[in-house]
Amino acid sequence: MSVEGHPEFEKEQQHLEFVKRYIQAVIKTGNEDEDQFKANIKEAFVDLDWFDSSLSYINILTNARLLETNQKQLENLRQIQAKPYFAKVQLEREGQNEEYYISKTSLYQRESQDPILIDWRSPLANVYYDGRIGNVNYEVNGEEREAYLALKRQFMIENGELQSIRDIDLTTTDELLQESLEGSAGSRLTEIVSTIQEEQNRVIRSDLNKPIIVQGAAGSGKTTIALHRISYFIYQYAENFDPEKLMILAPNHVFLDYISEALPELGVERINQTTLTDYVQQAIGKNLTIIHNKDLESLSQLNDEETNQLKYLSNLKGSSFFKSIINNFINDLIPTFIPDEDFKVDKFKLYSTRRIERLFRDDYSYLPLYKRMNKIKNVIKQDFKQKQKKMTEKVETFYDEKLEKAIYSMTDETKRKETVSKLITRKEQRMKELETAIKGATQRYFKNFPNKGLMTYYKQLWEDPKKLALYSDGHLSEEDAEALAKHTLKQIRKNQFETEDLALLLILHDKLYGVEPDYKMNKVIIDEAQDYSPIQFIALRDAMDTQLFTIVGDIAQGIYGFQGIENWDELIQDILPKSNYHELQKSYRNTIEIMDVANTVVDQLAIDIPKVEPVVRHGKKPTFTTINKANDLVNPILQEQQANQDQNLQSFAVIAKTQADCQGIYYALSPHTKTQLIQDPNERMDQEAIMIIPSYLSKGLEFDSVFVVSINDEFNNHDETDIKLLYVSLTRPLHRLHLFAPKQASLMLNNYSFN
Ligand SMILES: Nc1ncnc2c1ncn2[C@@H]1O[C@H](COP(=O)(O)OP(=O)(O)OP(=O)(O)O)[C@@H](O)[C@H]1O
Repeated sequence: MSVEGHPEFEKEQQHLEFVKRYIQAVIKTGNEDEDQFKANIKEAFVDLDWFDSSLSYINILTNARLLETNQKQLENLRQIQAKPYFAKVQLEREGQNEEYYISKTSLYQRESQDPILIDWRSPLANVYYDGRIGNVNYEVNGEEREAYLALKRQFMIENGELQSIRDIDLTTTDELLQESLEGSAGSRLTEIVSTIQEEQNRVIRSDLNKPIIVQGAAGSGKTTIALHRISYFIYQYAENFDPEKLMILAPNHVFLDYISEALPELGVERINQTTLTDYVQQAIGKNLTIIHNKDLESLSQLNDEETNQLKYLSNLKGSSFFKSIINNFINDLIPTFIPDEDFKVDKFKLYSTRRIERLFRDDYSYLPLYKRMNKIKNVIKQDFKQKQKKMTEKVETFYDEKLEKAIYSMTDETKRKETVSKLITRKEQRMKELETAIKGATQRYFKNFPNKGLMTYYKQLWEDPKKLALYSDGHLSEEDAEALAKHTLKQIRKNQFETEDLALLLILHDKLYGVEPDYKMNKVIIDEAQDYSPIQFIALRDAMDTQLFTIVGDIAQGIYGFQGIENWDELIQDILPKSNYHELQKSYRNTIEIMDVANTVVDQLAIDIPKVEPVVRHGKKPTFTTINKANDLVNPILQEQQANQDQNLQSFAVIAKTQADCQGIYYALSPHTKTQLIQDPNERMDQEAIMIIPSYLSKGLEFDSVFVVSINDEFNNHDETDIKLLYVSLTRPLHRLHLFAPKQASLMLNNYSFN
């Protein structure tokens, strides 16, 4: 029921006034407290007695901590002042009625500690997202409770004023969701805490101690809920978790830019946000030249046979059996870490190679090769330090005993003198020899250990294709190994690397030198995960030393199919076997009309992908216009721009297949209006310009209005990549989709009726 005539509107209005006043009062006291904490700290500094200062230190620390907590709470309350809460639940339990108002933060009555607002991430708030009217279970302080959920109510509050109330029961649709989806996209992702849907809530709250894999249709909220899951995680583990140990991996910087705004809104700050390419380069401590020889631009320069060969090799190089290849390669390297000679100083044998080998293969086998070697070097150094004194003593004693014997047992004085003098000279000589032998002994011996860089080993891995095939335990034929090795070595010699090399370099680095703790994460979120190869998942899992991955993606949008994964099976069964798997089928982004066009295209894929169900939201029917050149687009674009402005729609993008196609459109359009050609995935989006963006870079983004353009029939190869690219492009708009091409068939919509 909405606001008109709602019997409880006035009551709710009064409650809102009460909450607003309470928040104001808390902010006022909080400000005073803040001044007090600051004054206390200042005072404690004055009292700081440099000799016995423990009390003042404790004072400073306590007040600093109180200040921080207080500031955080004040910040949260200031943020919600205009919209203190968005929903309430009413529970009947043991004859009592309990009401809870759900907000983005929590607030308790100072004296009674009764909740005034409960945080959306609290266990109790789960009832709102998950529970239907009727009996529900929920948790309070770890204790399971049962109650009757009598009411779920949504509030629209604008600038602190109650606009409307909706009670949700089994029959009403979620009007708040409808309204929220009708809004404009802006150019950034936002939080959706008031309209999280049941299937999404299950993903957000799925066991935090297990990996999770989410297959979700375009627009099903994968990115959004991955961010909400981080927020939920941070709320649950606020006390014991360092956000810097959390990492989001996104496909490029355009995408990172796009999600960055939602993070502070969700109370998520200071977490690492990067791309796989950047992460690997940092973790291995190398700046690499990465070539994108399999992006559309580059593939279009090749003939079919070359393209197929490149794709075939890329697929091989991304396979999980490369883990065994590297393991076997590493095992073969071990003998190079065992010196040929024992560690001898002067005439003393201090460390045998056998002992070193035992340390290497057994005692320190848990460490990367170079860490093992350094550990052994340290053991030898320490041991040697202790033995030096003994060695000197031994030589000294030996000569002293001889001298003593000569002095006391030789009767002939001349002979005695001669012998004693000889012995003294000999002793001095030996002592000097020993001293020289000791000096730099370890350094000399350590020269027997290897000292090579990652790239030398990486090259070595590819230099013997026969061994490569052998290392693969039957997964790689000699012929394929040969082709792969030839291809890779050619790049390495030019000092160039493909994205496929990244995972292998990371694994190799980890096994040789170990990934430094700064680059190990506790929790990792991967978006657009369909474009990762199995070996990339393995490399990240092992390098970061965690299984706690949140992996979201859509196989139907896997535009690098030959390099990414074809389905989630291997990931679920072998790579992260403890994971929970979820599917999201509903699309919240597109209208029914837009989804209908996109589904017509995705249906042409040979693989079986369930149809995307749009949330019931109608909009304008997409249009199709015949064009033959980029200039034909100018007028329609300018008209659309005006229409968007009139209707307060903010973001507008023109999507064509490749960069070259986009360039043509850009040249035609830029004299007439502000446009931005996105060429580089790391470019920042200008929020006021019309985006002209190649299809593969539009992945993950959304715009209010989209033109999908084909000028030269580019999408019309009907192969898997084209279908997916077109599907990605068609699913970007929230409200409006307009298609432009020489003919409908150019966009694989031969029989689609646009009337
Ligand atoms: N429960 C919800 N309430 C309101 N808006 C929602 C909800 N779920 C998703 N949305 C909106 O739907 C749009 C699509 O969400 P998002 O970009 O997270 O989807 P996605 O699955 O990552 O899409 P893609 O696969 O195309 O990248 C966003 O505008 C998001 O705010």
